[in-house]
Amino acid sequence: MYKVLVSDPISDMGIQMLYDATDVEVVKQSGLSEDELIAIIGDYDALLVRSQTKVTEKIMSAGTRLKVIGRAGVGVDNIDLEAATKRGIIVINAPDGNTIATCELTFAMMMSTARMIPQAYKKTVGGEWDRKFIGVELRNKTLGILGMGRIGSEVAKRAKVFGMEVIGYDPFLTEERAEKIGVKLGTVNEIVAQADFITVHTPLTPETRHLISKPQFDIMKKGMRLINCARGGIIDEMAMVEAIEQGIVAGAAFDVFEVEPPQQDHPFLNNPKVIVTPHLGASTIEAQENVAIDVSEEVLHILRNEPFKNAVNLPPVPANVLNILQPYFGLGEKIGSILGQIAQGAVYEIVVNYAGDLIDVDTSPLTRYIVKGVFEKQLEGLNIVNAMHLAKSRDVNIVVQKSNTSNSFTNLVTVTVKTKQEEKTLAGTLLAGYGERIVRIDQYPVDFAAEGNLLLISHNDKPGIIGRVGTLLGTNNVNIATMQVGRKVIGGSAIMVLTIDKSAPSNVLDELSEQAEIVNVRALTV
Ligand SMILES: NC(=O)C1=CN([C@@H]2O[C@H](COP(=O)(O)OP(=O)(O)OC[C@H]3O[C@@H](n4cnc5c(N)ncnc54)[C@H](O)[C@@H]3O)[C@@H](O)[C@H]2O)C=CC1
Ligand SMILES: O=C(O)C(=O)COP(=O)(O)O
Repeated sequence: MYKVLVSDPISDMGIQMLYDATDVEVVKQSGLSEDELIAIIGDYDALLVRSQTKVTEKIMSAGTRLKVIGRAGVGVDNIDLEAATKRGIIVINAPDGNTIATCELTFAMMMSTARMIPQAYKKTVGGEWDRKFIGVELRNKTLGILGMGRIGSEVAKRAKVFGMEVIGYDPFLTEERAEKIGVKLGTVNEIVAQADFITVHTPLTPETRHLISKPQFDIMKKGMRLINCARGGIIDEMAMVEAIEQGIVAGAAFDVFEVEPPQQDHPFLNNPKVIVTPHLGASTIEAQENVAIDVSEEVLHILRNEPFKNAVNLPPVPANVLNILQPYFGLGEKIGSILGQIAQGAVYEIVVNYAGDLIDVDTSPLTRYIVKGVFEKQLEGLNIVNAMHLAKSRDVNIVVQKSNTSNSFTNLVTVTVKTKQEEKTLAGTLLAGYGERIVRIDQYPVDFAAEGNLLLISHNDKPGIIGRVGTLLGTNNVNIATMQVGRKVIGGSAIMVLTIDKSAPSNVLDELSEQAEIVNVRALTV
């Protein structure tokens, strides 16, 4: 039974599939302190959070069963990603579910600051009939958008409909895409100097921290308005207070703060030019359901060892590349696993060679599966998130090559594992109609599906050996399911690959090894 802890308020409707899963137990407990979480996290396989829970390294160290942290939302700045990666904890988020909610809040904030709706409301409900709130129109104004990802692009679309001129900056925004969504490209400073409204939609990173600070306020148009529904800290709060005092900023709307919740004496809270909300960007019924559904689906896949989409602490794989690579993940892992079990000594280098169909795509996701396979029987807690990290931290050199020759296979994955004692090589392919096949062990051509208990027997190609092996296993009640012999030349060295129904006891392996003409016997499970 997998145990899932939900430590922030997450839509019940959205996580219904977790409640429904017969192999999952869900516990909801919001508002826990770090120490309280540390005390209980050791019982859980998955942790679901929004932005309140700060998932620190200490919490992860105590979470000895933790496989996955699911963020029901976009920003993962409340999760120590490096610590998660080191421990092989997969971090996933739900990047698409709250785009519209946050975009619409941004628009509401832009209109509210243009028309001073919260200020007028406050006076009206306080008994005053003050009609001096003279606002500005959005039409014919210039909107500057910093960060043109999902939310920024949606804001741009709506701004166009309102008759605004939109200029945007995003290091990944191409001219073609900008043109398609009707946005002019500009640098941060060009945008800052021209815009009547500026809205930020980047993550908070070392590069975006104080993206708008004193030097930018100094070149702004007087009377401009500023919106932050992304992350506190992208706009320098103290520099903005000064810019308001200088009449540069006529109004600002903030949903997020450098420290949340802000202290009662935070200068924004009593400033009539600044309107604030308590981090409500994603707070719509629809968005909360969407993100909770997305994250629950992924958490279930991960707990059940099924393929999942992109994890935050793994490089993203474009869908077209994933379509090509995914069928090879199992094969790659098996090749790695066999090599990891048969190679004697500490592995210092893994050489992966891709040939055929695989040479045109970025194969690094597949390499991760191979590396994971090599070490999976040796390193506890290893998974595809930390496989490369653990290999590199043990000074294992990983060499990836691509070649045009695939020995007439449509695709071929060849892996060599090197230790101080020996080098072992395995090649595998996906054969239409047959699936995963191992087609070479060292220099010997073979053809078998790597599954279950295997025996690899190196021997000299002499009459009678196969019979002796069969008899020895039979008398010890070890049933042979399949058998393959690979050799280069008649009478030379050869390899026998047997699939057996149960693992062979060690005395049987010893007896096999002692047979004349048998060089060595290696037993493994895949
Ligand atoms: N207020 C709230 O409740 C919510 C806030 N957010 C926040 O909104 C932000 C944007 O979310 P999405 O649009 O979904 O993310 P996204 O990943 O689709 O877009 C972010 C964009 O920022 C760009 N970017 C990164 N560094 C930049 C830089 N130095 N200058 C300009 N652009 C840069 C990226 O290239 C990317 O296109 C995130 O920080 C997210 O956490 C998201 C949802 C709700
Ligand atoms: O998705 C995001 O990045 C958000 O900031 C939303 O945060 P929340 O889930 O509402 O605490």
